[in-house]
Amino acid sequence: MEQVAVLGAGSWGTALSMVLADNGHAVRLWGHRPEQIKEINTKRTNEKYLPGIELPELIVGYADLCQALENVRTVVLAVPTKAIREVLGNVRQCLKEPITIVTVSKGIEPDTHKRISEIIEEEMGSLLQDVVVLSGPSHAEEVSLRHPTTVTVSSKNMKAAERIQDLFMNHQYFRVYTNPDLIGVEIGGALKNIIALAAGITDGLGYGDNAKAALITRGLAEIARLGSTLGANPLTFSGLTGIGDLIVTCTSVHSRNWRAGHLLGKGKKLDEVLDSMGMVVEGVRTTKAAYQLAKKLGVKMPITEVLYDVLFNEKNPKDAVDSLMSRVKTHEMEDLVNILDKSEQEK
Ligand SMILES: NC(=O)C1=CN([C@@H]2O[C@H](COP(=O)(O)OP(=O)(O)OC[C@H]3O[C@@H](n4cnc5c(N)ncnc54)[C@H](O)[C@@H]3O)[C@@H](O)[C@H]2O)C=CC1
Ligand SMILES: O=C(CO)COP(=O)(O)O
Repeated sequence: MEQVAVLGAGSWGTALSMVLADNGHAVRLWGHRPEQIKEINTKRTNEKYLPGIELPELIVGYADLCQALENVRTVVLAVPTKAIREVLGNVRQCLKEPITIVTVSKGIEPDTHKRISEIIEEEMGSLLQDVVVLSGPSHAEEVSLRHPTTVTVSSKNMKAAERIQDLFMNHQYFRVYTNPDLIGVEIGGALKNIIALAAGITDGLGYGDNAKAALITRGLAEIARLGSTLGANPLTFSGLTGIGDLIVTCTSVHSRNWRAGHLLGKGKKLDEVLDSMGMVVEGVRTTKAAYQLAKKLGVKMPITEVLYDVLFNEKNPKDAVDSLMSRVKTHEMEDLVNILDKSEQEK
């Protein structure tokens, strides 16, 4: 059994700590709010993020980052993407030996357009052994209830990915697959949040399942278009970290991105929405990053483009849907034909 540090005591860090503890690992759960760590250690709860859930004894809360990292070789990073560089800057100060980082956050950095594994490599340098991405359709609320869940791990070093697969695999409720397509796994997990915001908006506007099915399907097409341009294997988008995560995030009431979109569709302003959530809504920053990246690479992403206008240019959500519907006619399989043509040419 291993000593594992989990950095970030929000919903996902806490739920994944429970999986590790159920697998017999000793977990040091670090959080930057001392009162929350006190609650974890004294009441065995993390009421704000996972109400009503009792935490296993093998989870110990740490308010001191260096103490949490002492003699640990595997670190799960579960903070919002916005906080990753700051947290890793502090992690570096605590380490003497390289560590393996398992990243479970979903996003792309605006302006640099970096995936999380790239940010981690940049920040950690020689203090990084391996970086492994864990992603897939997995709401913390359901994992903490030990409901059946499947995820995928990926890394440049598949031996490291397999070690992390074994660390998290729980044959009762948490099934972990591997996939060597690191770019596809990260891009699918990040971009689905954009489409989930849009799905929340159409629900908020009172549109029904037809609109949502359209968003999921055409959303997947634009995710695959950007992803394959960045070097992902298009097949990854038909897996857990592609369509799987897209379905769960666009249809679940647990999704923060869907809930934020729903409030926008009901007419609330973005600032009010984000203030009322109390948890991270990754899709907002990722929309900015994907919008910039699509423009730079000349990739068509119509849903991302109108969502960008809703979020950052005060476009009315109803007008955004109208502008998607009134686009010029096109061939549904245009993307697939282009992707297949490209892979034929590469042979
Ligand atoms: N909640 C979920 O079901 C899932 C979340 N994720 C991803 O996991 C990541 C974390 O999400 P959640 O746990 O849901 O967010 P959350 O909002 O529930 O918790 C975030 C935690 O990070 C902490 N934090 C924020 N800024 C920090 C900083 N500068 N230094 C240290 N800690 C800081 C907060 O205090 C909070 O404890 C996100 O990228 C999300 O997309 C991925 C899969 C499932
Ligand atoms: O990534 C997730 C589920 O797989 C969580 O999505 P939300 O951040 O929208 O809650």
